[in-house]
Amino acid sequence: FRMIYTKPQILKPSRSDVLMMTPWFAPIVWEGTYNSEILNEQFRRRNVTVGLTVFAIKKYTVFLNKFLETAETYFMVGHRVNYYIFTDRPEEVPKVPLKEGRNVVVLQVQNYPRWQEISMRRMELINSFSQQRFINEVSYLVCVDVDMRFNDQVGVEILSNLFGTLHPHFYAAERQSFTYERRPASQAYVPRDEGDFYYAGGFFGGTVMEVYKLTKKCHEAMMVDKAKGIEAIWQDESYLNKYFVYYKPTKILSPEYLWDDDLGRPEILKKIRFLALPKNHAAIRNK
Ligand SMILES: CC(=O)N[C@H]1[C@@H](OP(=O)(O)OP(=O)(O)OC[C@H]2O[C@@H](n3ccc(=O)[nH]c3=O)[C@H](O)[C@@H]2O)O[C@H](CO)[C@H](O)[C@@H]1O
Ligand SMILES: [Mn+2]
Repeated sequence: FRMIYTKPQILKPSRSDVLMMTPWFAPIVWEGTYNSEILNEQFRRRNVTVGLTVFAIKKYTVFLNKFLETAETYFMVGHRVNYYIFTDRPEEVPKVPLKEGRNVVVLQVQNYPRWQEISMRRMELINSFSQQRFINEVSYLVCVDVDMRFNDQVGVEILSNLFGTLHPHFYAAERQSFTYERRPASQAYVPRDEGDFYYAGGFFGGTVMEVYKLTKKCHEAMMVDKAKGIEAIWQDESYLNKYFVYYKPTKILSPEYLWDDDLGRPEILKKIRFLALPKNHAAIRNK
């Protein structure tokens, strides 16, 4: 067995235009900074299974077909994958042809009238299924929005104990302009002089144990706020951001992993791997 590739160069960093490491030594994943062959070999040896959780409640089932089709092309190619599809409309889950080692698991759940509540309740549901089921079936969970399509490789380079993704609107922004929850009465409150990055609600994950802990804390914080009649400014995303200030991710995904073409395509993006789909809010939300 041989592994042939160009050796790493200590005096020639692979990227000089972006931060590749946080001050707490978590890698930030950008194209050009890692070698997939090495990583694939390491994860294949462990025979890792990855769970991809996605919610398609009410009208959002329309997104499943493109989501699953593109995931079959780009998500964790060559590895074992379980798609966990949470839905209130199991009959609307499309039958997409799957490659070997990949399964769709449909989990029927209730819906809520408000889209904000649907988005937030993902924390509670991921938490309870982690304990009941995911812990026995997968090593890692990847938790994403459904109104998205894969557009390039998303592989094992993202996996780590706990990971979050830089929000495409704020990756270059100053702390003061992050849209953290700023009301001290909320459990999601982050003071103006704290916080590292602004993370997207639509792409986080880690080991089942770490995702269990994260979703438990976020759900509990939401319930404390709810009892006081408070809902954080960006719902689950606000609670996630609060969590990451105090429980720092061990890996961070660059905006390659969650992009929105409304922002154009800046030079630093060598790949666009996971892309927001335009959606007509009036036609799709609360339907
Ligand atoms: C890309 C990204 O970072 N998106 C985040 C952003 O909004 P978005 O505007 O992207 O929120 P969204 O409408 O996509 O809702 C979040 C997710 O909840 C699910 N859903 C929602 C409504 C519904 O009727 N049915 C349904 O299934 C679905 O999986 C959807 O992708 O902010 C939200 C909270 O405000 C969440 O933190 C999202 O993760
Ligand atoms: Mn979305």
